[in-house]
Amino acid sequence: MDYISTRGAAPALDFADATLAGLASDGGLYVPRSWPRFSEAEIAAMVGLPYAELAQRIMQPFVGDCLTPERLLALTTQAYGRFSHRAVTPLVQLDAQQWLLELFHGPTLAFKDVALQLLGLLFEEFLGRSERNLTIVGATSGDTGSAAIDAVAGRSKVDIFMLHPRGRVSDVQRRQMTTVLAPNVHNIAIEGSFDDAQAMVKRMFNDAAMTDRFAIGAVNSINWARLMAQIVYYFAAALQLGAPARKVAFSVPTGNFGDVFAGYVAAQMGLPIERLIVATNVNDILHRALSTGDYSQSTVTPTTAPSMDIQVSSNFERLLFDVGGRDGLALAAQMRGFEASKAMQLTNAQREGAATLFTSARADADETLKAIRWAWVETGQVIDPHTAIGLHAAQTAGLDPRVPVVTLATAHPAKFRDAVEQATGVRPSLPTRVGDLFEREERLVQLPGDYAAVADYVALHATPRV
Ligand SMILES: Cc1ncc(COP(=O)(O)O)c(C=O)c1O
Ligand SMILES: N[C@@H](CCOP(=O)(O)O)C(=O)O
Repeated sequence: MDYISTRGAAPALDFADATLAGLASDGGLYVPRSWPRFSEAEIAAMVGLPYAELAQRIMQPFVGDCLTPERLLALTTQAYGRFSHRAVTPLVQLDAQQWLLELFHGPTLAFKDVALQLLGLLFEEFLGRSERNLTIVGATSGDTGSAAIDAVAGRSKVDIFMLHPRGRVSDVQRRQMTTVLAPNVHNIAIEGSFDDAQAMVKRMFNDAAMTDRFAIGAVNSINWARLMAQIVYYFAAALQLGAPARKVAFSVPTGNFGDVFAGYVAAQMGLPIERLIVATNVNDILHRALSTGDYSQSTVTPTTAPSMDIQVSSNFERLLFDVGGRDGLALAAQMRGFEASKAMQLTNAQREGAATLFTSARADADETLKAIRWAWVETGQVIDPHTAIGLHAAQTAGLDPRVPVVTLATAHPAKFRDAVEQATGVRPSLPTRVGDLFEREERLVQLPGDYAAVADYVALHATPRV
């Protein structure tokens, strides 16, 4: 399998090089040249597999000969061995139609661990084959940061620089990052929003002064390997609910469009998915784009679901590429227009292509609190605000009542204790694996929301490329 850029002008790479490259050199995102597809019989044969084996089976076509099946299985076994639930991503039934897919049983209590525990091992595997090292530069609205740091802290050939918007992540999220004191971990709080941080990261990939000196790498979902690992849990959930004989719908709390794009890929691979519901908070650029075709950026409003306070959604580009006819040069022009004017109109092909599988919905602050309260009062489940936005969308999507709807429970409620307490009166306690978080020492630097300041800091502290 080789990987091509959504903007059509970067060299095609194999899986290992695409994983280490992160973003393509033309500013685009890597996607597989074609979607591998499983037959109905092949999907039926996956029923009942342990998670690590299922993961190997789903990911092998993307990995190609960069890893043997035995080696990939060894890595998935190691990655998912750190999860605190035997099922890795267990399903919980809420009522006759609604289910939760709990994705927060990894070391940092959010769905990011599912991909990042594996990505840390993939970096080590591929870097170990040469003298190369990697300078990871990432942006986080709270969860990617801690999951990535946990995955690479202390690894010898990797430095990580993680930018988060100062004051816009929860206390638990911040401390999960800043209390990791390994020498290769650098936390940077910047003035501004997640979008500002993400724009700086992308700019660094295209800054020759930086890329000449440092091998810049990505842990955000611009890195294809992140999305690849997230495809697996769509299969895991649907197989338990009757796939391939029965269709399943998913409601996905969405910000950077990575998680829900993984669901789209699962559908391209043959998984029978009825609908993918894109659930946003009031930072609703994706809801507007999918419902009206207007993809225009507005200022970010802080909410109780801070990880989804995003208005420029990286992976939407992958969808536009795929449903718009895979014309990289045309998409590059469209994206340049968006970058210049902060607005673009989807083409008819893009709108119609997206509408075949995607529905969207938005939840405001009240609707989010109500969904948390509903889950608690009606089902006894304590859910976090991001999950609640997905649940609100699932309950209001008007789907056929015979189709099971799975809401992705993307974070543990203890990460957002204030909002959960406000809705339910219950203050979730921190799981024991992070229990002493508030006693640990923090280390971070604060920088202005200024690219030059961040680039200077990275240049001063990173290890030059070998
Ligand atoms: C808890 C949580 N839910 C949902 C999302 C949105 O996921 P995505 O950015 O893949 O759309 C994020 C951040 O990405 C998150 O941290
Ligand atoms: N919600 C994310 C934002 C970054 O998204 P990513 O999936 O592209 O890494 C976060 O928690 O940091």
